[in-house]
Amino acid sequence: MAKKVAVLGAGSWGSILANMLVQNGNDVVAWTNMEAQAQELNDQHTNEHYVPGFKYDERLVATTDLEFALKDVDAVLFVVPTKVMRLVAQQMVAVLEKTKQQPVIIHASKGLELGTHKRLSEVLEEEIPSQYRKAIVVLSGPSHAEEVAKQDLTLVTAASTDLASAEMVQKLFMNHYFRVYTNDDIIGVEMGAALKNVIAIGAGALHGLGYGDDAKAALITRGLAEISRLGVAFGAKPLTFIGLSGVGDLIVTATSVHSRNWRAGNELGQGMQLQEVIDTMGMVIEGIPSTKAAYELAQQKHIEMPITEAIYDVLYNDKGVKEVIDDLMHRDGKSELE
Ligand SMILES: NC(=O)C1=CN([C@@H]2O[C@H](COP(=O)(O)OP(=O)(O)OC[C@H]3O[C@@H](n4cnc5c(N)ncnc54)[C@H](OP(=O)(O)O)[C@@H]3O)[C@@H](O)[C@H]2O)C=CC1
Ligand SMILES: O=C(CO)COP(=O)(O)O
Repeated sequence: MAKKVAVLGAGSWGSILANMLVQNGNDVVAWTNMEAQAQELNDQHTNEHYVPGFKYDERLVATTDLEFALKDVDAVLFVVPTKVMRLVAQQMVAVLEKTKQQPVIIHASKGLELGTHKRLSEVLEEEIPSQYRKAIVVLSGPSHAEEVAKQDLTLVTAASTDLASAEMVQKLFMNHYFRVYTNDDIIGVEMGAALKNVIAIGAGALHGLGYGDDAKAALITRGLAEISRLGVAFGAKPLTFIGLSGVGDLIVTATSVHSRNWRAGNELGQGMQLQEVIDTMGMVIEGIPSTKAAYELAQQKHIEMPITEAIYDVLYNDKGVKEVIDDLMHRDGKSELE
């Protein structure tokens, strides 16, 4: 049955997911904080800054009016950057307090909140009182907006502690090119999603410096080992890290030119200054704040994360990429499965 869905955040991922939900037969309103962007989506059916050249379905409605977007919704999909997730949740709650709705809450963002180090479902759980929501479901996996826009084949995970809600989200998104699995390990899915961005910055940096495939495979493999270590320390299931939201997303983000995190790393490897990388990307690079959050969590829990520490030193301590690679290669020898 068709659902009414509000998509909060109309950047590259939010707008493409909104478009797909329309094409799946749902009634969808995309909410943005920019009037000009809403107008462009409604009038030209384009979103040139975020997905250049793409024509959106004419049935997709965009608005800056949150009350209008949330009217009678069955589900709300958050796709805003991590740093504004809490703020946008508060804005939504202010509306739901008046309308007394109780939608399913979905998020498709990937990060850990700076300062609190919280996963995004924890942020949403904290901000949205239970009377204004059903379950929280996380949609995550190897999925670049640019490829989903072209209806390339994409497989992701819908994670929730509530199986019925995960299955509702599975049905909502599935179609002939987008396949969704359910998973009850919300911790593992969110940790994998946030932490793969950190490793992707490293993979991009190796590429920028001219290293080859051996180095990239090594970084991905050892990166997965440390991501899993941290995730498991916070209650994730180890197997989740060899699933779509773990190694699947790590592979796509650490090898694809579509990835903003990979591209940021590549530019750093080529010698560009961090601020210039951020200023010229024009889209969110989640791995930068997530590196800080992951580094602090690892310190707190005494988890060994040498690659994350190295990337942290490049981003926050002004160390050179070559220097941290040299440090990593000169660590004491150890057993692979320690
Ligand atoms: N792009 C992709 O392929 C994928 C992205 N993701 C994840 O999805 C999340 C969003 O990424 P993506 O869409 O790529 O990011 P973009 O940078 O493309 O877009 C982010 C959007 O959020 C908007 N935004 C920022 N602050 C606010 C606010 N306070 N209120 C309302 N809207 C706001 C931005 O508007 P403004 O321009 O005004 O700042 C922009 O439209 C990230 O966590 C990312 O990791 C996950 C899978 C795939
Ligand atoms: O999460 C993504 C792919 O699954 C998108 O990665 P980037 O944010 O690095 O573009």
